[in-house]
Amino acid sequence: MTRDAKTMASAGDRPVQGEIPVPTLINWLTAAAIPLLIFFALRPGFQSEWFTSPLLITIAVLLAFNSLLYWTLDSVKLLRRGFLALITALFIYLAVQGVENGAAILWLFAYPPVVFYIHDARTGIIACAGGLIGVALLFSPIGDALFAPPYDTSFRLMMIAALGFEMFTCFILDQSRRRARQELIRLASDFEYAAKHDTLTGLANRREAMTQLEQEFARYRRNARTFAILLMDIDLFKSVNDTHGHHIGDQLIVLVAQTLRDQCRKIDTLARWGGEEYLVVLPETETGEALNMAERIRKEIAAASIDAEGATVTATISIGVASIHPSEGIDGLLQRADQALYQAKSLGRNRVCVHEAEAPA
Ligand SMILES: Nc1nc2c(ncn2[C@@H]2O[C@H](COP(=O)(O)OP(=O)(O)OP(=O)(O)O)[C@@H](O)[C@H]2O)c(=O)[nH]1
Repeated sequence: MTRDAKTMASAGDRPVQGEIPVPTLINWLTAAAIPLLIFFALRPGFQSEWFTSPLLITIAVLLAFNSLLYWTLDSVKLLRRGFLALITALFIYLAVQGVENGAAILWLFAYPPVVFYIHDARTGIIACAGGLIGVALLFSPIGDALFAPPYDTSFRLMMIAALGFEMFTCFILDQSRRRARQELIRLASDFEYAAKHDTLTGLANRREAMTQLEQEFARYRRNARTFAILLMDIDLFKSVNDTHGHHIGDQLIVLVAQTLRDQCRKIDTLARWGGEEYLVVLPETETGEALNMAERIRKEIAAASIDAEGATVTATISIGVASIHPSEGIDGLLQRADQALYQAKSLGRNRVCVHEAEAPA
């Protein structure tokens, strides 16, 4: 899956700053609905039917239970479904009541925005279409037979048209909100990627490498699993630039990055540390293993080449290896890897050197 596809796939789950999270909205609406339902359930003269009060109280209790269940099980899906079922039941009841007293049907207008916000567009369309069909039925000859609504035909048509118009508007606004949200998440992801990666090679940049190194060090402090680093530098790179041009130098930098990708494990952090310098962080790796890996990388790079307008350009690298020691921090580790790299350069380049930490006296 490409990075874009991953971004789009996870877009629905990622919170966007400033947006009200669905569980929060549901819990707010629940907190607002419960006292209202209890108020109308207890208000003398409000109930036109004997079962209105018990029904409103039951819905209030179930709404509270739904939120409690969310706090216990932490399932947003369950919270959404429970809330949708309860408010749909409530609005259907209010609509039916509204046929006779004329006021409660207005509550139906609160339904579409809530449904579109808390659910995906498909559920929103199905719920709204169901609601619209229900209202149309109430105002049809079937509704006449069951409830004898007092309204004339123009009022009924106006009500259905107004509700349909509102649902359609909510759908359009919801679509626009979802598209804007996805675009925002895509942009944020692009910025995040650019802030952490090197443009030329796609490897982690120095800042990201430091972050990964700090995380690895924190893990080491927790579980004492040794990690190692490889600090490497392309040999005599200046002469490649001078002889073949900067663009061939760039291709060589990319070639080394690709070789690192091919040779390292998924858990390793590969970074462009500077111009023609690279840092590899090897989690859970002892010095011996790190040396083997460094030697493999060195050989692969020495065997690789690029074509520069007919001429074959090859390169070698020097690698400094160091693994973490209990008495040091990240700076100490980097310093030792740098010293090992310096030694590899001094001994003639195209080689791997290790700096073993001195045991405390
Ligand atoms: N093409 C290209 N060159 C770069 C880039 N970043 C740094 N360089 C060049 O890399 C060269 C590094 O050269 P030096 O540090 O002198 O080292 P070297 O020639 O590799 O020699 P040793 O390290 O001693 O083996 C400089 O000429 C920089 O201009 C880059 O992104 N692209």
